[in-house]
Amino acid sequence: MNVVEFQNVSKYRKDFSIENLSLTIPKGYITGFIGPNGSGKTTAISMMMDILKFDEGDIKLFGNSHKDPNNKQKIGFVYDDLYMYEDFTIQNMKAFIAPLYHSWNEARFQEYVEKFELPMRKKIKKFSKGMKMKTSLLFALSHEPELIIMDEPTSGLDPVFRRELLELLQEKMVNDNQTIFLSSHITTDLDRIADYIIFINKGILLFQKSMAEIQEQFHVIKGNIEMIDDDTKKLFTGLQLTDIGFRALFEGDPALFEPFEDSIIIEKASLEDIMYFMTRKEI
Ligand SMILES: Nc1ncnc2c1ncn2[C@@H]1O[C@H](COP(=O)(O)OP(=O)(O)OP(=O)(O)O)[C@@H](O)[C@H]1O
Repeated sequence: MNVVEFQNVSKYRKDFSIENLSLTIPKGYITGFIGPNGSGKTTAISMMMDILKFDEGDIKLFGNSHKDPNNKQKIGFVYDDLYMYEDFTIQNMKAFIAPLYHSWNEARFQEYVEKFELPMRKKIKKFSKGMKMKTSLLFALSHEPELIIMDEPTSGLDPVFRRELLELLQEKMVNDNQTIFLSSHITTDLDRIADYIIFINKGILLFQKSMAEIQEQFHVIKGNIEMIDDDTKKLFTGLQLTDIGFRALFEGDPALFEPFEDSIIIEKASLEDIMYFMTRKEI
């Protein structure tokens, strides 16, 4: 079952468009959303959250219109920009936010305040970026949402809390069948926890695949530069030449390269490799 479905969604702006975007977020999994700066991730999330209008297509949340007012109850949205609440403390924010949610879980709220070591009575404007992210996460988790949407959640966090957060998310997925959608530039985080990846570039979907498919289908091939000619170039999705050799992304069955196995190295591609080769300019 899908919690979110985009069907041919287009949004036209003067100098940037999302075109014919179709994607799904499956229930009970962690889906990572990747793409270079300015590729349209935040725009897509804003359309999903009904903060931004689109021109064509359709978005469904929980099988209903994305405009259904009940959706807000079921979504925990995590972002580091708590500018609306700068003069508030966590205590004030709770008084304001908790009554908005039918499923507010006070015990869980207290548990996360302690776990994240957040001060209840300090003004949000005096928080560090990481503390703001933790605060956003605290409120999102405390109303027990069906879907957690996170825009760049790990970017401002120190490595220790980043890893703890990833573990927490994975735990919630495994134990509570939680659906999590997160955009991130830290692709190693997604290599570690994502079940599915949605990859966009310049407002267009490049692919939506499971991590198992990605690991099976994408490889980095390294070898001597003499192997590269007009015919071999066509085999690769992306190619990087240096003075002594080449690195290339290959999509398909790597058995094709078995005859050359003495002169090349074949490695599984990381998400960073895939992003690098699929979005860099042609050489
Ligand atoms: N309010 C706006 N009005 C006009 N253009 C905008 C607006 N917000 C964003 N854009 C443009 O839309 C494009 C996509 O931006 P978006 O923030 O969705 O990308 P992103 O993939 O989230 O990028 P990043 O990884 O850098 O956060 C960019 O070219 C940006 O300049």
